[in-house]
Amino acid sequence: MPPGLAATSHPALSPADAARFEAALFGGDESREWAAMQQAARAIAAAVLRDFDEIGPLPPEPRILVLAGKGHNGGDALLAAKFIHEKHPRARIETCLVFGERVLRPLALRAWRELSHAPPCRARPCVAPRLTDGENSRPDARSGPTSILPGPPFDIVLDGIFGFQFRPPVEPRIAALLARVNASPARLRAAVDLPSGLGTPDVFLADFTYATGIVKSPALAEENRAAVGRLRYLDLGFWDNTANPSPVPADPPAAAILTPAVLSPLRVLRSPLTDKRDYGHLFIVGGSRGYPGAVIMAALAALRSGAGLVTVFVPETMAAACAARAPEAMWVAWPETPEGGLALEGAHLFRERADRATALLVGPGLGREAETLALAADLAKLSAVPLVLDADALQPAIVGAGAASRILTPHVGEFARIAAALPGAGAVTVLKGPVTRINDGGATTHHSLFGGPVLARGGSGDLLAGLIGGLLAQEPAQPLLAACRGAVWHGLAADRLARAQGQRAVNITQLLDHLAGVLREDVPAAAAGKVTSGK
Ligand SMILES: NC(=O)C1=CN([C@@H]2O[C@H](COP(=O)(O)OP(=O)(O)OC[C@H]3O[C@@H](n4cnc5c(N)ncnc54)[C@H](O)[C@@H]3O)[C@@H](O)[C@H]2O)[C@@H](O)CC1
Ligand SMILES: Nc1ncnc2c1ncn2[C@@H]1O[C@H](COP(=O)(O)OP(=O)(O)O)[C@@H](O)[C@H]1O
Repeated sequence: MPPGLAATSHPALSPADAARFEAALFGGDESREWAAMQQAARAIAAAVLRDFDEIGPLPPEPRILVLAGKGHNGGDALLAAKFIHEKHPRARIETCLVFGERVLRPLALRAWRELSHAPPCRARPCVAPRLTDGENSRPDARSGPTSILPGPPFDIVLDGIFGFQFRPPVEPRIAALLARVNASPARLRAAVDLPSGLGTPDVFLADFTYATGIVKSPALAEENRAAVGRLRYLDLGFWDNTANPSPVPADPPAAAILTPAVLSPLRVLRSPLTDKRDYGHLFIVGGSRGYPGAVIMAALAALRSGAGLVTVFVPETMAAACAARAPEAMWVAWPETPEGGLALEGAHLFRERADRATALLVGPGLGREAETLALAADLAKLSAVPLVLDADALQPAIVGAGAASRILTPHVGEFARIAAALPGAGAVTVLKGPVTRINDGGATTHHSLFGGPVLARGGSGDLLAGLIGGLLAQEPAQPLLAACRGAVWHGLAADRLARAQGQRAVNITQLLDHLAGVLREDVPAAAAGKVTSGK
């Protein structure tokens, strides 16, 4: 693993390893645990309010439901509600202490007192409603607008019933409550650490899950995706304090979570003595009459990546329009097939210039004509510089061609197409989806949790490919790092776009205008005050 990645991606742990880790970290010291609970709760409150921006502003008197169990998960949720209340003093907070107040563990009780006594907080408790006959069955999740409590829909529901110490099953009374909450209208459903009841049918259905301190591996499992919603990792500094104990196995983790710090080297001042040739030269090959836009989007993203030079080879009838759209790139007009794809006869245009490239991206909008795909395979075979293969270039005969190192950027459908050819490709694979998984054949898969459904539109993959290509051109020897940085940068820019514009009424190229902002905002430091072992 490149050193830049080891420090900026944090292991995901099984619940048992996470419990051991936290026990060693806090050493049973309640004051340290309380400090960590406060830190986690502040981070949750800030993250929930930030994510709510994707919907719009909170109303003046937001209605918030907190579901709290007996333990730390409940304490985190109660304190998070208190911190939300500090920002929104007119919030109406309804608290459901699902097991009642008497059984709250010491820190959860302390959190409940802080919330309920916070002036002028209107937190009022309720216990999980008693079941009446016939309610013991599980209603279909989100099947109808049954409200758990009377009144208008909740703006925020915070689920803190069970955390990573949860052992199934969910008792029927809580299952019925969860089913009712799932079926009640709410604008943003937030699970603290893990959705309550995860792994059972009686699970809280979250829009966002906020993993505090450590991402627990069940949150990453494919089968839990619908309940987890969007997973946010709240880095509380557990991993960046060298004084912390390391009770976790020394082996490389199977899953690591990328943090925004992976972008830190992109924020440094550049040497005043440099010129454009010091920042890499990306060649892009793509475009067809059928898909003229994709290659333009890839080029636009590459131009924002910091690359010194970008040259794009496109079908000749497209070149002038492309140059008008992005004059910063050099557009080379390539002979076309009758159908408007890149023809084999243009290969000399590439060969004549090949020694100037530091990386090559092939695929966006390429189309799937046999001649064009044969050309793409030739280019992959010829290339002396690292490749990014995207979109239509993700074909078995292309991904394994040649010896240059390579990054493949498939979505699930493309992955299925090339899966059989992968073992021989020796590639970094960027498997795109709601969570993007990056692996270079090594033991660790890096996960980018950034981005969201604002990306679920044509063109977002083309932007990612251009960004990764531009980063690779600047550091050709580090394909894994380029892939991880590209995915994180793209995802963080998407999150900024969604917060600024919402998820719907956007063009995906607006993401480009948020790339600079990502690099210019503070790295969300492992937040206010680090949790230390005190050793
Ligand atoms: N404005 C443009 O010019 C755009 C051009 N595009 C180009 O369109 C061409 C075709 O790309 P497509 O990805 O649409 O190819 P396909 O739609 O042919 O996808 C290949 C396979 O993957 C499945 N699939 C598609 N999207 C998926 C997803 N997000 N997750 C899981 N499975 C998925 C499909 O059902 C199909 O089986 C490429 O050249 C691409 O660059 C797209 O990037 C969209 C925007
Ligand atoms: N629901 C989602 N949540 C997060 N990211 C998403 C979601 N849907 C799509 N994406 C991201 O958007 C990009 C889509 O790429 P791709 O499927 O190749 O689209 P296209 O080829 O149309 O540009 C990927 O980076 C993927 O991870």
